[in-house]
Amino acid sequence: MNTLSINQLTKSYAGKKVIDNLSLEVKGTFGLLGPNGAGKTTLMKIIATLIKPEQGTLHLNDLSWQQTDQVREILGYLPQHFSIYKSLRVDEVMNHFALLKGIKENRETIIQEILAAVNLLDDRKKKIKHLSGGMLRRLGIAQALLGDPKIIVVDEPTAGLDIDERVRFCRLLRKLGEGRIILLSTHIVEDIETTCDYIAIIKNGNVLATGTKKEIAEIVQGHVYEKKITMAEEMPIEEEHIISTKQIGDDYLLRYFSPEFLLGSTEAVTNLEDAYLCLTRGWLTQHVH
Ligand SMILES: Nc1ncnc2c1ncn2[C@@H]1O[C@H](COP(=O)(O)OP(=O)(O)OP(=O)(O)O)[C@@H](O)[C@H]1O
Repeated sequence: MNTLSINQLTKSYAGKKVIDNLSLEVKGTFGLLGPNGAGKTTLMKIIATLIKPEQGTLHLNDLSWQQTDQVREILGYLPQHFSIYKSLRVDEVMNHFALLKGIKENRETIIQEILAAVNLLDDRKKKIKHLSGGMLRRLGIAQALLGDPKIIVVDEPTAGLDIDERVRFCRLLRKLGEGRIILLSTHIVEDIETTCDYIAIIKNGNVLATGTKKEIAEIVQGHVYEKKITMAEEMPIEEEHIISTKQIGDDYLLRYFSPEFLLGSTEAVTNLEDAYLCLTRGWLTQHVH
């Protein structure tokens, strides 16, 4: 399996470390999960060779990120804000990006195949201004697929999409992840859960945890509990430690973080969202390597 090895990466803006000595092994369909300002976009821009780190190395097998031109040949990138001329048609946009990528032979066939893969073939004559948010995102992925890249980097691809489009887009990414690395960033836990096999939770430019969904969920096992309380009852725990509150008839089911068992509670089987909240809010500090 191809692995992108990131070692001791550091990047600062105005003297503040936005990426702080970060090391990570990226493989398969990989999700970067982190709150706003965690450094996800900066890390993705470094991987996409758009900005240079002050320190650290990146490698895919023998290929070092210092060989920028070679890296760009095997990389597709969908930036957070993908925008293009609104009056161009889908096929014209693809043709434009294909020329930029230096694709000369079989250009039309390649474009048709990619548009079919992202389910935009029937819409190829449509103008950009007539595409829905989901279609525009699929076109963004289509241009990233040109040149059959080994790595595709997608920054917050589901932001602003409705639920149906989000689900469809996540399914597409999963399909495209067969045989290549797909790195996607989001702060929507559910998108990562449905799309990715491997995950890293990042905050303040650091990796708080990395592993499979199951491995990450297990980090907080034994620290998450559920307790039913009536509406009249006072909160038995500090409100800031509540993960969720569900109303069941006249009662509430609290799901909460606690370092220890609270009388009348049940230990919950933990999930990725529990781990994300416990780690990013600093309730629990643990690294998985
Ligand atoms: N060009 C820049 N100049 C100065 N500061 C920057 C620049 N780019 C990013 N930052 C800062 O670096 C930090 C990390 O930003 P980054 O966009 O990488 O985070 P993020 O995890 O992608 O967040 P979001 O989900 O909000 O996009 C933030 O504090 C941001 O303000």
